[in-house]
Amino acid sequence: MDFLAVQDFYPEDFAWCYGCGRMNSSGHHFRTRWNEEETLTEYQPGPEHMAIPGFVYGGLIASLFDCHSTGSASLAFYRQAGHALGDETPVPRCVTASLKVDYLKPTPLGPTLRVIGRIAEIGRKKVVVVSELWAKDVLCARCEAVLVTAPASMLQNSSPS
Ligand SMILES: CCCCCCCCCC(=O)SCCNC(=O)CCNC(=O)[C@H](O)C(C)(C)COP(=O)(O)OP(=O)(O)OC[C@H]1O[C@@H](n2cnc3c(N)ncnc32)[C@H](O)[C@@H]1OP(=O)(O)O
Repeated sequence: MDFLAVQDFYPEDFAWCYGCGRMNSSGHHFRTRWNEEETLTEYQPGPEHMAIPGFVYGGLIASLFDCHSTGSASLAFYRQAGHALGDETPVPRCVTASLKVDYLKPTPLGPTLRVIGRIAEIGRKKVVVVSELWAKDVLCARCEAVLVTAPASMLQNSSPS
């Protein structure tokens, strides 16, 4: 791997997410990292991610924002606690409470998509992440997401087997 992503450090039992779980062979394997004070997820859609010929399916864009935002929240909690990826301390696990996506321009199918996030708010168990999705130099979508520390009920029976 050319960089460390937060999803590389989710415990194996929690790495099955369809969007970002490295254990899920059918999933997208989105990977999120710090880029100085912003977070970054890059993804290359394939032809199967089409909406209308030439354009990316909006559900994929929402999925990308979803996992980018949970990953960003985990990164934010971890950095706030004084940790960096690679430390032995497990990364915090967050789930999506709210995801609001604005589709601003048709997203061309072809370029690598770049999602750039800003930690707008960080509390005891809640993070608000505001993100933009860019295709080359076109701002195609924007998202505001509320992420909350994963509840105990979601941390039981976490392995698919
Ligand atoms: C373990 C996972 C690791 C892998 C990561 C991959 C994740 C990929 C992304 C996903 O798809 S996650 C799956 C979709 N999400 C869910 O299934 C979550 C279902 N909802 C819940 O379990 C609970 O509603 C939730 C944990 C989100 C909140 O319940 P809590 O009882 O912990 O919330 P609480 O009432 O204590 O509120 C905490 C804060 O969040 C805020 N909040 C809660 N729900 C909200 C909401 N819906 N919208 C906006 N804000 C919300 C709430 O206002 C409050 O803000 P403040 O701290 O500022 O007071």
